[in-house]
Amino acid sequence: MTVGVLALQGSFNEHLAALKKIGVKGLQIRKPEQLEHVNALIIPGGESTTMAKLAEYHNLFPALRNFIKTGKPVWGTCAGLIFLADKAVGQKLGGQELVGGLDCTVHRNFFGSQIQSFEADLLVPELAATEGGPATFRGVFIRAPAILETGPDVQVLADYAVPPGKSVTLGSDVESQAEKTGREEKVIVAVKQGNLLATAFHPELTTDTRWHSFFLKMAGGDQSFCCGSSSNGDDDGDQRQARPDLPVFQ
Ligand SMILES: NC(=O)CC[C@H](N)C(=O)O
Repeated sequence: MTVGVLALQGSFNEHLAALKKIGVKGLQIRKPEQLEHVNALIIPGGESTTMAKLAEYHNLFPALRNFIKTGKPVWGTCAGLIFLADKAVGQKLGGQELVGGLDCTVHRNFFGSQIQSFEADLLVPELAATEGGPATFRGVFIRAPAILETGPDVQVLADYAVPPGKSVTLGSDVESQAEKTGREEKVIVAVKQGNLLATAFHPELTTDTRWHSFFLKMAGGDQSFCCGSSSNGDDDGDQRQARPDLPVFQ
């Protein structure tokens, strides 16, 4: 079992460290042909416009779409979720290319700017039922997106209360439903649709590896599939020293 991690930009090293921690081989993906060597793919968080420009430059979009079509599991975290969405709002002028496949509308910076980043405990019943452990997961939200609408085949795995002053009404910044009705509104922050998994937050920045092991199960693997340490995926095959585990939030 080898899990590819798109390594153009963003938190790919942190995902590789999380995979290593659970004994799974990770491979950095920068070129279309490298996708042929992996059983599953993680698209990390970062900055989706920049990542899209780099993906376009490396001609990765057709290969990424084909990879999804083969039915192999793909997990997008944060900017990776934006990549996987069929539709994104709140994009920079001119928009950006999306890989698509996930039947949802995502708001690119729903929770605000970098300084509005936050952490919160999320209720994760399906994750806890599959992976055990606590009923909550510490969500690290960094200039995070949120899912505003989903199609019928999308399973919601976690949601989160809309912060005051924000609206989930598409294209509207006026009074939110919550303000009108007094009822708490929620946005979706983790979903699964067939072979696609997406989270608006960053599990790779925590010590809790349950989302990684959940994703591995989607790929038909578990920790017994262990096959050594992460590879840097460089073409020259150079065997650099394994990176030490990166610091993560405790
Ligand atoms: N932490 C993240 O991946 C942030 C994603 C960011 N909102 C974007 O548009 O790319």
